[in-house]
Amino acid sequence: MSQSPVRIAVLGASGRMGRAVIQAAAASSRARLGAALEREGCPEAGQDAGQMAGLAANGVKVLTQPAQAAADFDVLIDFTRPEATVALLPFCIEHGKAVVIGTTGFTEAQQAAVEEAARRIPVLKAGNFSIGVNLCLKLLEDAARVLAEDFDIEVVEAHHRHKVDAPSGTALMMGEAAARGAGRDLKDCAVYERYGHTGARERRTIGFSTVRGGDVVGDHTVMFLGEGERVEITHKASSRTIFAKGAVHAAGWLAGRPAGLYSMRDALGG
Ligand SMILES: NC(=O)C1=CN([C@@H]2O[C@H](COP(=O)(O)OP(=O)(O)OC[C@H]3O[C@@H](n4cnc5c(N)ncnc54)[C@H](O)[C@@H]3O)[C@@H](O)[C@H]2O)C=CC1
Ligand SMILES: O=C(O)C1=N[C@H](C(=O)O)C[C@H](O)C1
Repeated sequence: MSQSPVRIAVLGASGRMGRAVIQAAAASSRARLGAALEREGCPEAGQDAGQMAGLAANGVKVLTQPAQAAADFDVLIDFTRPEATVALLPFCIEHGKAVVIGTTGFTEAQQAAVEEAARRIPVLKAGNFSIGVNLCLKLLEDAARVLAEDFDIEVVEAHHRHKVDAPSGTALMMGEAAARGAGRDLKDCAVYERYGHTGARERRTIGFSTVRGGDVVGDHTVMFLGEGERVEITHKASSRTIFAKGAVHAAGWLAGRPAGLYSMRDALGG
């Protein structure tokens, strides 16, 4: 909507995704880094954000007090932890900031706080900003519509050893897409754990399996398992740049929109 580059702040600036967002903003003509925010006690506080992200100095200091940056950005991009996201929403409401949320692992209460904030400010929340994953979500809904009656649905994901939430936000979105296509509600049919004498698989469930280790950026496969055949839809990320570029695109799209809760599908044009 806005023609001049959108001014972004990144919350979680020194994290894996925060640094990738700083790099993506530097490479984009449609965005510019206005602020870099971190938690109190962060060792990178006070550093130049460009240098911290392995680029030339950009004059933006890593700050731990959002109020110090209130005049420097229009859209906040958040890659932190759900409690940090929720804690910053009142500030964003007070100062009329739009928010792009990439953080995953929200409880129902934390998700409700996001939805409440979206009544006052524009919020775009996505468990994955890559074009490939968002295409997979469409394919999954279609595949489930055709296959779900006769095929069992299982979601398998793998991530690096540092990831703290499971299943991944992407796996949950994929499960929701498959459930939608199958005409089910994921809340009623998800199976997140199996151990011991589980009994035979219940037909209409959607199962989730999690692998954690090494430096895996993010692999997701949804299996449709039938009698005599199996369909798999897989996405493998090999670089965080895809997420960061998507988040920066989402920020440009969100700037100037009315209050509401938006998805990456909205920002990608359906
Ligand atoms: N939606 C998407 O496309 C993607 C989402 N993610 C999600 O993004 C989140 C972050 O992932 P990573 O960057 O790998 O984690 P990370 O652990 O490398 O970085 C998190 C950063 O948040 C900071 N932080 C924590 N509490 C804070 C607070 N109260 N205020 C400000 N900063 C705070 C930490 O100091 C750290 O620098 C995770 O939830 C992950 O699942 C990750 C990749 C892509
Ligand atoms: O923590 C990560 O790294 C990732 N998190 C997101 C998720 O939970 O789905 C997206 C991506 O898979 C990487």
